[in-house]
Amino acid sequence: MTKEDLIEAIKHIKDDEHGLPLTDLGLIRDITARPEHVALTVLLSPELVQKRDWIEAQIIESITKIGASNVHVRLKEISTDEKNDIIAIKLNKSVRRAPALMNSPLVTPESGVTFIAIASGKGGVGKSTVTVNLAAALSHLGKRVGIMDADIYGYSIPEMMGITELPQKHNNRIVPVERYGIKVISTGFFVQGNKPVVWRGPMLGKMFTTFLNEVEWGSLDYIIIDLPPGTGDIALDVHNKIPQCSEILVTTPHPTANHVAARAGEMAIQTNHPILGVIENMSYFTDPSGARHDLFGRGGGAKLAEQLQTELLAEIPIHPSDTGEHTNQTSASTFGENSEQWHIFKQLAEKIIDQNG
Ligand SMILES: Nc1ncnc2c1ncn2[C@@H]1O[C@H](COP(=O)(O)OP(=O)(O)OP(=O)(O)O)[C@@H](O)[C@H]1O
Repeated sequence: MTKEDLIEAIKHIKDDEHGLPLTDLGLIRDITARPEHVALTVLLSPELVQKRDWIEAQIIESITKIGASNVHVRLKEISTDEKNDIIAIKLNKSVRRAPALMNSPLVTPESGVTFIAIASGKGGVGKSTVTVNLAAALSHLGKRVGIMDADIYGYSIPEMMGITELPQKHNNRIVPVERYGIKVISTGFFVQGNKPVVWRGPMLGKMFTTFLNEVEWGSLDYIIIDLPPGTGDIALDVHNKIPQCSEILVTTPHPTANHVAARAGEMAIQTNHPILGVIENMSYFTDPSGARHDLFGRGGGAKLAEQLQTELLAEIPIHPSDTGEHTNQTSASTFGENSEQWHIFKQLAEKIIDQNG
């Protein structure tokens, strides 16, 4: 049974307002089609919430009819605004923006800013490392770059870039902290002390809107967004609020470690966001004799790229931390300028500039 079979089977379940299948409107996502297990998520706006039992029963019945025995339906409530944004993106219509966002010149096409979100399925695979080094490489090649650290659970960008100060306010606007010419805003700046944060949906949405509307970014060519791992609300928020944002997925070489990364990629596809490609991090380790060791397996990046029908952009080797050059003193990069890793990031930045200017 394929994903297409499942979509076909539930096509008759329509949204009353549009008269179109929920599948066509982007309201069904995270579809898993395995012989032993079928799962999917339905996004329910308030009027669909009233029909939740009917929708769930219809989906289970229709999928069971085509031969699945174990069907799991996840129901996720969304607001009417979120639903409208998702549908607008899916149907390729201009997105109706919440009034607050109309103030943000940053997200208009005229701003000239290219947005790239860095996503991963799970934490610790090197998402922040990719964010910082890609930003540093773009900046090194003469681009004006900003970083939005939206990783609410592991905001590590300030620490990675050696930033200890907080942003100042000027004319009631937040001025990003600048390091090596890169403008940085991080959730970490808005948290007191080092306490773990319990964020609720509205707080998260507010924070991201603040990043877009209340920060004085000035003129920029690129904004790199460090997303929290997984496919949570912030990722959806970024997809909805910045429709032109493209995505890079970071994964490790372990071939089975990336199904959540694949889901993150699926979300980008379903919301019509271009995926620039996959970066496989911690791909291998080269020992002093030049021999390559695949410490964490092999092929995960290529497999994910194939799954998402995109390109494997780069394989970043493991950097030995005892060379003393891990923290670069002359640029924001966390890798030394003679390192293989920094060379790969510069090549990647050149490629991105070729495509986007
Ligand atoms: N190629 C690499 N070589 C050596 N160390 C690396 C490499 N990539 C990442 N690391 C290290 O691995 C750790 C995790 O990386 P990083 O913080 O970038 O991951 P992350 O996916 O952003 O995690 P989180 O979501 O928890 O913030 C860091 O200590 C980082 O310095």
